[in-house]
Amino acid sequence: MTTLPRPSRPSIAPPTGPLPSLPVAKSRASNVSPASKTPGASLLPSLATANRAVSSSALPQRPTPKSHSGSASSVPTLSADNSPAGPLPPGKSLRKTVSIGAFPQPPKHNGRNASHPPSPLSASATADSDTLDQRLSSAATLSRQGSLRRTAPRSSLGGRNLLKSPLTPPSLLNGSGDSVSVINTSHLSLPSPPQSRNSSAQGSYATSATTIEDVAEEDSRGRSDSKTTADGHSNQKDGKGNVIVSVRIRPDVGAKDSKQELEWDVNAKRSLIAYKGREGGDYYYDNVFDTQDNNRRVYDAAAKRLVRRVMEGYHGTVFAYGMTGTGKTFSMQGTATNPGVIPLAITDIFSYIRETPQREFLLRVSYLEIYNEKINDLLAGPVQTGPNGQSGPQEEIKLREDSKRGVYATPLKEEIVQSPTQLLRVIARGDNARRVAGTQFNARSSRSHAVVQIVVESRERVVPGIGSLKESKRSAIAPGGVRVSTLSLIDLAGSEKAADSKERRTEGSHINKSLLTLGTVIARLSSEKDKSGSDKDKPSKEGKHLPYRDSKLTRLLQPALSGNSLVSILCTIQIGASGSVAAATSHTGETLNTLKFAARAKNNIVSHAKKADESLGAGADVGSRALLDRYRLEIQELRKQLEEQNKAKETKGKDEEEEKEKAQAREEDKFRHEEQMLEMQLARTALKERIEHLNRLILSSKSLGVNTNRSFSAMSMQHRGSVLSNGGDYRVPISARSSASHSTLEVPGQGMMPSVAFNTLPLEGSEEDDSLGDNGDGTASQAAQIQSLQADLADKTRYIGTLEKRLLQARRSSHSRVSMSLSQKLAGTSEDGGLVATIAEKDAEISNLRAQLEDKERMIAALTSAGRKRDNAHEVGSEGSPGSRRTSHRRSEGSTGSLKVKGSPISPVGFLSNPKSETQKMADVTRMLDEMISGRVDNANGARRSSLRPVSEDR
Ligand SMILES: Nc1ncnc2c1ncn2[C@@H]1O[C@H](COP(=O)(O)OP(=O)(O)OP(=O)(O)O)[C@@H](O)[C@H]1O
Repeated sequence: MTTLPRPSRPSIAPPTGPLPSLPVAKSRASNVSPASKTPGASLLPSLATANRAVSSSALPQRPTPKSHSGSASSVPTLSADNSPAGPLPPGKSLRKTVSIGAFPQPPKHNGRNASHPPSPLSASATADSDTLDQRLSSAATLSRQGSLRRTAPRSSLGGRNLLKSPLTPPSLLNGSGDSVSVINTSHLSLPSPPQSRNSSAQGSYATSATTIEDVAEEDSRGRSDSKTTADGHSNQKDGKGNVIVSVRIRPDVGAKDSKQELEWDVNAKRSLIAYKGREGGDYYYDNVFDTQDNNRRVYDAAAKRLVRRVMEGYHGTVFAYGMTGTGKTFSMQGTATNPGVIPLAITDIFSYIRETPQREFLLRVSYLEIYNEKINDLLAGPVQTGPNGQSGPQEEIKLREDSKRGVYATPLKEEIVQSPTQLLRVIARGDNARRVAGTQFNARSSRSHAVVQIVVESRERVVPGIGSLKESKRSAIAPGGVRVSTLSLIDLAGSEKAADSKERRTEGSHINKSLLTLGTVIARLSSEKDKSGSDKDKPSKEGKHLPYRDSKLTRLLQPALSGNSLVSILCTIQIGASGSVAAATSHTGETLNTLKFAARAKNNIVSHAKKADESLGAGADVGSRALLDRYRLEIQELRKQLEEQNKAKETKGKDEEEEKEKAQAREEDKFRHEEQMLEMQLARTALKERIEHLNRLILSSKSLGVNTNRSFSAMSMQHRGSVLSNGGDYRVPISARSSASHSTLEVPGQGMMPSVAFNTLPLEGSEEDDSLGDNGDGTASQAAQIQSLQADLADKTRYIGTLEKRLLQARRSSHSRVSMSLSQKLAGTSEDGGLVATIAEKDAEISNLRAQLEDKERMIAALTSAGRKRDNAHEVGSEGSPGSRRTSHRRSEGSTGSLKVKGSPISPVGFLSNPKSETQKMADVTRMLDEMISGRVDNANGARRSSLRPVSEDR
């Protein structure tokens, strides 16, 4: 067994386009005009080429007649009275066929698939527009009132009555069922030609989908032979409506006016095919489509309702059966301009989903072929086995049987699809993988049986967002469960008599064998009925007496043939055959076989199809059946995870926000802390300086000898030197250490202090200064010493005041910013506790110093007072002494000379030298000191102090 080459089939438009083309029927040589065909251009023998039928598009067309229906006047029409079937019989009206594409595109449905890219199929799918609805509503109303009856059929199969079977179930495919949505889509059938209203021998198959044109056509044709009741529904007393058998006749230009053509009589309106030759007879079916019927017409009449039923929960099987080259693939796949049953079914499936918002759906699709009795997965693609990526054989696909699911192939790739475009692409992919080859009768003959299976899962929609997640999760499973139904669309390989090559013969033998088995099974279905008496309408469940297992095809079709599925069989034939008489005879024989097969199928197959249960695990393939549930649960789980993630994100965001705020607060705290530290540092510095200064002051006070009895001269000299060294810069003349402190804590305006101090100083001693002046030995006069001391005092007082102010400021600032707790904390810590203690200590020291300063001031006052008294005494003495000037001079000299005295050159005794005796002088000084010590300060002292205070206070 060799693998067939896979010629490139006319492929479907690339998936990237917004308008994917419909699956294109196999491109055949016959699609071009016969004139263009040359034997060399094809692998086919010339005879085959000559025998090829041309497509409908290649058929000569006669001028378009005027439409009968006013409502359809704007619709393009195509006449067909040049049908190969010959001239129109009396009463047969002109048939109009309407291209769906000729209608204005209605607005898109607002349903779930509104976002899907437009599809060529959407013309029909979206034909439910208002415009179309309005245009058709009146006609639809009329159609429901119309009476479409047909004459009682005649049996042509050996007297077997094909019509009645009282025990057969009521039809689900002829409008007697509980369909709710088909009526709603009646407008979709606008293009249906008159023959679309059809009736079979077993009962009419008049749907609302066909009624619009039915009325018009009925009027024009004057048909009244339908068994359809006045309410528009067919009489169901024969109960065969679950199985629809239709016959489609392929146009064949070459056979026009041939003898074979004349032997046949096709009456589409009566769904009758009559053969007048040998073994002749009349064959009635549910539908007979003549050569002018397009695929839309075929779909509407033969498959539309079944597809809708599948969406409601029934299993449905549509298959095309017929001799090779008669139009099975053409009918199932169609072309871009004439889409077949498969694309139209896909459109309808999604239309139904749009129209059923109360349910949610999940669609899975698989595509297999049975080639030489082997099952291939057409969606699996080549299997890579070798290290270099060589493709190897697929895993063997076997048929398994399950009590509830029936017979199924496994393992088989299933693809979940969400849009018509996606579904069409998947099927197109399978088409491309299917085996085709040129045969005597078909340049691109299907060499395998191809089975598209669309599994429809549906369940009641759960409204999300109501109740808690847990509740909704529970409710997603609880009510009703998932309903699973399957639509099988099967394009069988064509039966053939002979083949040129061994390969074709091998294929042909397998094809023929499986088709033969199919015929046998169907024939035995009838035998079963006959044998089982009262149970005769019940097909064998075990398959014991039926050779289902003789071929994979029959095994796969077993559930449908045994009654679990709604069935629609489309048999294709070609009447007449140009060529040799033998070929024509052979052809006629094949056609008759097909017609007999169709008649048996219609008569024998009984469907007890029931709506699938809405329950979880209703089938063995629990995993698959629960797919919708599993997805819903997964979605809920993902939603939950998303919510949790969102919550976590929110929490994290909050945390981050808080952290940010905290960081900001920390930053502020840090800044505040730094500020506080700075202030503390400032306070500390001020404190240190104050301490240092106080230390200096203490030292200075000590140097005054008030407390320590040290001589004034040292202090005097120090200050004098300082003043002099400043050279007119009246900054506080203190030690380098103090100066350093001053550089830090310079007091504004202090430069004026000395001058103020000097200005405020009493000038009484100026003359004395002159007289006493510097002695040339560095010893200052008493007045100069007093002045120096006053300046020093003022300077220090000012400095202390400044320090105090600064300290106070620093304290206030510190107190205002640092909380009590911080203060406590500071007090609690050893370091800061020490600081506070130091401050307290220094405060005490300041008080001490104040007291000392006061003492100092008192001392100065005492000295001043003593000086005055001395001056007075001197003045009294000099008035009676003519050598006072001289004395003064001498005194000066003496003073100078006193510096040479060892022991105490800076003793106040030196300052108080006067013409008195040394003993008297000493007595005066002693008295003055006593007064000073005892605190007996005279009034002048108070005046002096008052003269000093403003200076110091002003600073
Ligand atoms: N009703 C029709 N109108 C116009 N052309 C048709 C019709 N039916 C079939 N054809 C043309 O006839 C040729 C053969 O049709 P198709 O391939 O569908 O036959 P088939 O039954 O599938 O054959 P096989 O069994 O060998 O695969 C195609 O070129 C197709 O376009």
